[in-house]
Amino acid sequence: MDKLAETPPVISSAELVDQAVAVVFEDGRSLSFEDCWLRDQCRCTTCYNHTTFQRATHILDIPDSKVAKIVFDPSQLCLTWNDGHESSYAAEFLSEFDYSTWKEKSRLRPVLWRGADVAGRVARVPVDEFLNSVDAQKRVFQSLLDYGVVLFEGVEPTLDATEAICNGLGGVQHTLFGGMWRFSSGQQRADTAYTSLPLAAHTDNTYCTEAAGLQIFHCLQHSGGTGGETVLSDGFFAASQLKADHPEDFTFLSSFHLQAEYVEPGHHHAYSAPVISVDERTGDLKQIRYNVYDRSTMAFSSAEECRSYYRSLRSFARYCEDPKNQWIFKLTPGLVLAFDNFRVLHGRTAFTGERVLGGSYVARSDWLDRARTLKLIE
Ligand SMILES: C[N+](C)(C)CCCC[C@H](N)C(=O)O
Ligand SMILES: O=C(O)CCC(=O)C(=O)O
Repeated sequence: MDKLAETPPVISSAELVDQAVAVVFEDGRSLSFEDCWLRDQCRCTTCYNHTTFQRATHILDIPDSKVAKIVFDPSQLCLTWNDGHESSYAAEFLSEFDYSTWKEKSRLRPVLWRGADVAGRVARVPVDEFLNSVDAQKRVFQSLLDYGVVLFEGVEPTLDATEAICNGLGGVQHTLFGGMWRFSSGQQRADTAYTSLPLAAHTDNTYCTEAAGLQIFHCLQHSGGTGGETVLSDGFFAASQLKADHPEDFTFLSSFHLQAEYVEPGHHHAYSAPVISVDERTGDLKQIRYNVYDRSTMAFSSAEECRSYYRSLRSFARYCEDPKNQWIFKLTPGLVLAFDNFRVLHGRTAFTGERVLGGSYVARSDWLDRARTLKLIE
């Protein structure tokens, strides 16, 4: 989100208080900066590499120095250290590290949704605009940040045209399925996705240490048959409802490490993690890892843990499977779907005929990198 035009912070006083410098701004805010933090933030050319934006000093080499002299004016604070080193700090820089606001800046602000009403809210962006316009790119990434879903229109029904979108979203993420993939019901891999069977809403890669960040689907072809509709539901909405209605199930799914696996000749991926990940600091939902098909067989520490596993999963699944919470629509050649695989559950209805889906994954770090570069997030 673009920073609103703000009046630059103005320093009205600065004094040494024990091992910290207390800075008061004209707007009344009073911030205290410990000397160890201030020395670490020195941006002189000895302490900081302004070409690589990296610190130039090892943390073990930062002197355990004390502030010997303080000079300030409305726009900056200047310190002389007891080893003679000199550091200066812009008022705007210091003001950014007001913990009460700093801790809020990195939080994402998803807009929860349920069912098809989200269809009119997600961005639908012509692919040519996405590939050539910063404003269109901002609309795409804002839709992903808000709803976890975005659609691209006017895409040539080829894997190459789809790849251009994947690269624009942050780059093709390689997994055991390759980079760009094209799949149909030919059972090329040991997975139900490679059949014409229905798939209940799920997130991919629950068996990987890190799940794919985005998943991109382009229905390149569907001929001689019916069905194959895409099912999407907001896993964060489901988790929020579960927390409100069945807090004990939410607590179990956000603490119990459920093991998932992917098995085929030459591969055996396995990983354990909570179905619902929560940020301990803020309580914000971070990730949904949910795929009822890829669950490993587990032993349990007690009958209670075993029964909680089944009760809680079923409780969560009812929200995911509730038609009121699902957006069901048909992907057609030229329409490309991208969604947040850390949040949005996807599935499909059974189908007949020849249906070919192309697409890829995009790593979470890579798409958030794009969103941050567009200044949509900190
Ligand atoms: C997307 N593509 C067809 C390549 C792979 C699908 C793998 C699905 C797997 N059961 C999972 O949930 O991760
Ligand atoms: O075939 C589809 O529409 C979706 C397949 C799927 O869920 C997956 O590949 O994870």
